[in-house]
Parts: sequence; structure tokens; C-alpha cells
Amino acid sequence: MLVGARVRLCELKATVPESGRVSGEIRAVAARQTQRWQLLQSRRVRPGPELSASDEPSLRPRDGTCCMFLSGVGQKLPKVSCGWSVLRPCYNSADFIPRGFRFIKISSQLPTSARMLSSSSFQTLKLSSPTSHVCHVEINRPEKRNAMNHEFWMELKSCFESLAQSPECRSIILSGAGKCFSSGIDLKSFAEKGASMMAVEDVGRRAKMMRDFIISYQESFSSLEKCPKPVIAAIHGACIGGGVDLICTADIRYCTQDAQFQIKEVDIGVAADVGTLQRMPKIIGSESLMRELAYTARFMGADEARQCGLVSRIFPDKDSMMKAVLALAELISTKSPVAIQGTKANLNYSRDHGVSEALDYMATWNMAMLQTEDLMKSAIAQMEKSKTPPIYSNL
Ligand SMILES: CC/C=C\C=C\CC(=O)SCCNC(=O)CCNC(=O)[C@H](O)C(C)(C)COP(=O)(O)OP(=O)(O)OC[C@H]1O[C@@H](n2cnc3c(N)ncnc32)[C@H](O)[C@@H]1OP(=O)(O)O
Repeated sequence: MLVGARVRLCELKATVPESGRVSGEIRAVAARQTQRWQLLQSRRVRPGPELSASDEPSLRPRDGTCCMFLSGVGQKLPKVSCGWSVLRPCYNSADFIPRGFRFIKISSQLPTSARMLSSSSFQTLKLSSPTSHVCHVEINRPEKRNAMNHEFWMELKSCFESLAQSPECRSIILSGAGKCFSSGIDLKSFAEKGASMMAVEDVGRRAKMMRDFIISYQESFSSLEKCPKPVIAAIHGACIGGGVDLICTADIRYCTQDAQFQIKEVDIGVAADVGTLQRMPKIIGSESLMRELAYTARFMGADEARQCGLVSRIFPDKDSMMKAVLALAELISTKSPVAIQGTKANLNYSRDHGVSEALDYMATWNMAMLQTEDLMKSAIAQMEKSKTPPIYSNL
């Protein structure tokens, strides 16, 4: 929201339950984008005349939150149309708070993730924001069946590191453009990289260079796992070699009926080295099947992938799958980001540690996170049997 932008406060809904605490939501329209504002702090109020919004909400310049002041109080508040207002910077918001209530800007239609990280930042990825808080990352080399060239590995890491830092992004969809999800590492790019490293004469230096190279590719894929937001992989057609390594870093995997998974590495003379051998046994649970797939490089179809737990749902085609992943990502994005990100961090931790160690980690995590405002908001919504989820602040 720009300082000085004209906004029309089009809807104010608030109720004062018996406890005397106000909960509510305010919507404003600015520059043809729907902006949502939510009550951040509530105060005890006296019964009185209808509540009306002050006509000059102020934007705090540092963090972009909006201070909105209410001049009256009341027991039950109808929808109120408030006309046009001008947002002004508020350098000392504390001056204003005692008289009313503070509102915080929750979201705009275009999340920061997508605004800041436009597709034009990347050669091999296409980014979009299907809804506020959901980001869609598409591997975008369809003419090469989304083969992973060096640029892709570098861009994927920088993309997910940025999304990790974007407060407005709450869930992420990963898919492939064109005929398939991915044909794995770009064999041409891989051969060129290999040749340039092999040209280094000293074995020690050559080995060090290769190690750094492998680690940099591992870190690229690990950026999905380290990203605190849940990642949903949507897989159609071929998912080969590096494609399998990549989907193993996702939180949830859906696929189409025509999906084919192949741990191809033994066929190109290498042991898979960017995550399949480490993550997939923990996903599918069968050591025997894991080894069979990795030693033979045979294709595994969608039904078998679901049976062994590699994917959780199968769809007849890409369109129906994308609708379902979008609905799933959207649903996740309506939940408390504190709760969702805490859940991901602790599921990851507990996968890699023993039960008692993971319980200890959980307790330490929640000794901070149980203090979140999201807990109270959620509890109130549950008690009030609210049909819509509470609106949570970005994290
Ligand atoms: C540190 C190391 C880190 C990671 C290591 C990972 C290991 C692996 O990923 S191993 C797996 C390597 N991948 C493959 O062996 C797959 C090769 N591709 C195929 O089998 C097929 O292309 C297909 C995916 C089954 C799709 O078949 P189709 O739809 O018939 O397309 P094509 O005509 O074969 O290909 C179109 C176009 O794409 C180019 N291409 C496809 N895959 C790759 C690839 N992996 N690397 C480079 N280029 C690829 C193919 O050459 C065609 O290009 P044109 O210029 O149009 O000829």
C-alpha cells in the first residue's frame, strides 16, 4: 500500500461478544486491489452508540502496518460504509493508540513473493501467485523436458530462499511446464561441467572442486526442505533422475495417472547423489522396494507410487491435479503461519532424530510459539464456531 494512496473503506464488520472484547475485520479498496485489514489489538469497550471508523487511517512507514482508529463503541456493529480516506504516514503511532483499536494490514491480492520475485528474475523458472499467499513455481524448460541445467540449480535455490523470506508467501506449488515434470539433470550441461572439472590437473584440487559442485546441487534441492513454507509437488509425465531427487524434498506429492518415476542414475553410471537415496527410503518405508528401484532404474507408475506412499493422490490429468493442488495450497495458506511453519520444522526434525530428542525440540520450539496471538485467535474462532477461519498476520 502506498503512503498517500486513497482508499475507500468499504466494509467494516465487528462484533462485541459478552466478554466485551472486539473482534472484527475491515476491508478497504485501493488501486483496484482488495486489501484486508484485521484487528490486531482489542480493548475492553463500553456499550454505546454504533462504532464508526475514523476517516484517516494511518500507515506506519516502517513495517507497512496500518493504524485504524475507531471513534465510537457499541455492542453489535453492522456493516458500515465509510467513504474515501487518505492514508498518511504515522511517525508516532503510539500517540494514537490509546483512543481506539489498532488494525494491521493482512494481505493484498498479489503477495510480496510474486511482486518481488517475478518470473523475469529467472530463465528456467516461471513464477505466479494464483491466490494471495500461494506461490506457484514452474520448472520452465518445456522444450528440453525441463532438464535441469546449471542455471536451473542456481535459480531454484535462490527462488526458494527468497520465498522462505517472503512473509506473504505461505504455501508453494512446484510443477513442470509442458509434457512432463522433469527429465532430470541436463545431460549436456552435466557433461560440460564434468569436462571442465576433469581438466584440473591435481587430483586433490579436482576432487575438492567436484565435492563443492555436488554440495552446491544438494543445497539447491535442500532449499525446498529448509523453506519453512509447505511445498506441494504436482507431477505429470516423466519424473526422472534429478526429478525424483527434487520431489523427495517436497512436503506433499500429487501426480497424474500418466506419471512415471525413474531413479535413472545407475544408467548414467553414477549413484544418485542429491537426495533420493537419503530421503526416499523414509518416504516410502520399504527398504526392499527402494533398493529394487535404485538398482534397476525401472519405471514406477502412478498406482505403484501411491501404493508405496511416494504420492498421496492421483488425478486423471494435469488440469484436475492443478485444481486440487491449488485448493490444497490455498487451504494451508488460511491456517496460522506460526502453526504451519512450526509443524513443518518439527516434522523435518523428527524425521531426522529420535523420539525423545524430537519431543525436546518440540517443547523448546513451542515455549516461544505458544505465545503467539494466533493461538488466541484460533481458540476464539473455535469457541464461536466461526464458519470462516481467523485472519492471521503474515510471518
Ligand atoms: C551432481 C549431479 C546431480 C544430479 C544428477 C542427476 C542424475 C539424473 O538426472 S539421471 C537422468 C538423466 N535424464 C535422462 O536420462 C532422461 C533423458 N530424456 C529422456 O529420456 C526423454 O527425453 C524423455 C524425458 C522420456 C522425454 O521424451 P520425449 O518427450 O520423446 O522428448 P525428447 O524428444 O526425448 O526430448 C526433447 C528435447 O529435450 C532434450 N532432453 C530431454 N531430456 C534431456 C536431458 N536430461 N538432458 C538434456 N536434454 C534433454 C532432448 O535432447 C530433446 O532436445 P532437442 O534439442 O529437441 O533434440
